[in-house]
Amino acid sequence: MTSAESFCSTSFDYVIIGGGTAGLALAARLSEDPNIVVGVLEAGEHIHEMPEVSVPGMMGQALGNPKVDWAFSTVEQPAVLNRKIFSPRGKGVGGTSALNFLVYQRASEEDYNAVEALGNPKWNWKDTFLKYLMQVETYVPPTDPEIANDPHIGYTTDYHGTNGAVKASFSAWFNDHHAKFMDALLNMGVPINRDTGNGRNIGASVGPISVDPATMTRSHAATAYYTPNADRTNLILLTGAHVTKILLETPPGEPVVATGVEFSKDSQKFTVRPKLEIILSAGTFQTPQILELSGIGRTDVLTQHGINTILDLPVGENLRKYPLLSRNSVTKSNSVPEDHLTLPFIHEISKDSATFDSLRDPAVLEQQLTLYKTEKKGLLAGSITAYGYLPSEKLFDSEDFLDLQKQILQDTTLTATPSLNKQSAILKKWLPDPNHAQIELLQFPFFLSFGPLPERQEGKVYHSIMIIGLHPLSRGSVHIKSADPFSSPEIDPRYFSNPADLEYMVSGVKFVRKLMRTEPYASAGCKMYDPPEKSAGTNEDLSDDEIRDWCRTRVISIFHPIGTAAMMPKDDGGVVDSSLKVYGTKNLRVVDASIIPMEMSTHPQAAVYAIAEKASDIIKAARA
Ligand SMILES: Cc1cc2nc3c(=O)[nH]c(=O)nc-3n(C[C@H](O)[C@H](O)[C@H](O)COP(=O)(O)OP(=O)(O)OC[C@H]3O[C@@H](n4cnc5c(N)ncnc54)[C@H](O)[C@@H]3O)c2cc1C
Repeated sequence: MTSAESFCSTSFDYVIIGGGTAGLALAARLSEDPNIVVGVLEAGEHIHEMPEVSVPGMMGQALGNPKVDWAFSTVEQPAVLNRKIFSPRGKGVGGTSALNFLVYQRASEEDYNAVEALGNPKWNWKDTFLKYLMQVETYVPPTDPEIANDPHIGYTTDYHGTNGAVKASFSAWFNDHHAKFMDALLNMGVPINRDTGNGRNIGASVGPISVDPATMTRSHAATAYYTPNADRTNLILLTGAHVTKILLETPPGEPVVATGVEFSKDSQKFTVRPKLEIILSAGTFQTPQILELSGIGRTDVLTQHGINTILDLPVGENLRKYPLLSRNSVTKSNSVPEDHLTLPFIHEISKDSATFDSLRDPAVLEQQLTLYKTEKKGLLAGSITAYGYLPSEKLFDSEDFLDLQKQILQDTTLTATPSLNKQSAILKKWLPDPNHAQIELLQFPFFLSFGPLPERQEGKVYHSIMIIGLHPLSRGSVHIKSADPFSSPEIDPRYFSNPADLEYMVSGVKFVRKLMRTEPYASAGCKMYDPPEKSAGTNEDLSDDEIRDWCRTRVISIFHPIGTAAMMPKDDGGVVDSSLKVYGTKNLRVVDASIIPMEMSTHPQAAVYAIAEKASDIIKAARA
């Protein structure tokens, strides 16, 4: 830790903006060379002791807490009844890795290969992602015989790392409905996949979590990459430092040079000027904000806020938000912000089932705290355990699927720009693929208590099955809404603006209904709570139109926004090239989730770490 004055007088080689998931991984790797000096500017603070962050069973409880969450919200979303949707983002050392739900999974090989197919040589499963995903992790299989012998869990050493910074292990507590969920999926013809780490993310699986099994606490960017290296004299982190702008110079006929970073700490303005590069790792919402504040973005957006355009690039935006663009702008406006959607399907379950909600009872909490502290076991050492990754064939009957496929194939908005065209070619190939998941189910052993939900009734016990749309076709935008660097960005994901996204969610709801009627779930006495039965006590389902209405009322984000500074060829609307450098600049890169050009079929944190590890090799090679 240091003062702002001393930070600014340090002769840095690199300054990284954002001490989050990617930023700290990159900082740790770059500072391995003692001759290289790395500075990190983080707007939030270093929170050392916060059980809501470190204790697995308390995950989600820090959401909305301004100490660790920017707690953004979207603008009104027209296709979902004009609702504004909560969009949390981690604030502080560790960023969103300190706030997330700990799911530590990998997508399918094809998802990673799609990054290369979109114009990024070598960014594929074999050459990049598998290598760096292994490099990031220390994978620890369960040792507790009861868990280790669970027929649903397995792993292949060939695909997992043993020496990485992030610990990937297994929940120490499995809820009463875990096995029912897995076996009901199996009985519905969804095969068990004992390890999704091998590039096959389909079927029913038990996923690892980002938890250090030695302490049974969250393993995140701060604990994995920063704390172990905090004594390096060449790695300097300044917290409470809100970056307001990157200073750019424009030598005639040459690429733009990033010469400094302006930031505010304790209401005072400072500037730091590194020797080599500036790297933006402020995340999917704030990386585009800082680029735009610095004069990199769409001219019409910047002009609206009185900012001079230095580089006209499609930062944080999407064609369909601006239907009246000139032809010239249309060809540039292909960047692809998008997000995974989710619906919590809540059931009332038997009163004697233990769920995370049991911790609301002070007596249970005290007993579980003792168990956690003394044996690292029990509810507080537990997490989400069970997943189902479903392809279209499990979600639709063949006639309905053909209709939907036809609708998607004929949708000209999906081919309106070069990047959308390339993306939709890939997405259309995956639609009928029995080995490619379109919907993820995730069993949450508690009443998922954010979003517009009905009252949780005291004395009743619930579990939630999250239905997640993995390959949304809707595209949105993130822009500054003011030239004030302290105002929140305008987030407009345009959820359900493509009607096919709604149809996939409806298919997910209907699938979960069938799942609950399949053994062994069927005999567990679970009652539909939300969505409700058609009329109380009938066990009769809502009609498709009623489910559509319910989806519009309930849909929220599962918080995986990407693509606001997409890595793609410039002519396709990319913001960074495949070395993560911002087009037209000499020494400005982006390293975070915003560069991922298309949503992958899983939760993104492992991929974000892998991107940061690869970025450090790219940056080291550029110096050599
Ligand atoms: C509630 C929630 C649950 C999630 N659950 C999972 C999960 O279970 N599994 C999974 O794989 N993924 C999950 N994710 C997503 C995943 O955690 C993120 O995609 C990933 O951590 C993003 O990393 P990043 O490096 O892009 O950004 P971040 O980790 O958010 O880092 C950005 C950093 O930049 C800082 N910053 C921003 N603006 C400024 C500024 N102006 N000046 C200085 N610093 C700034 C921020 O404070 C932050 O520390 C979840 C996300 C959320 C919000």
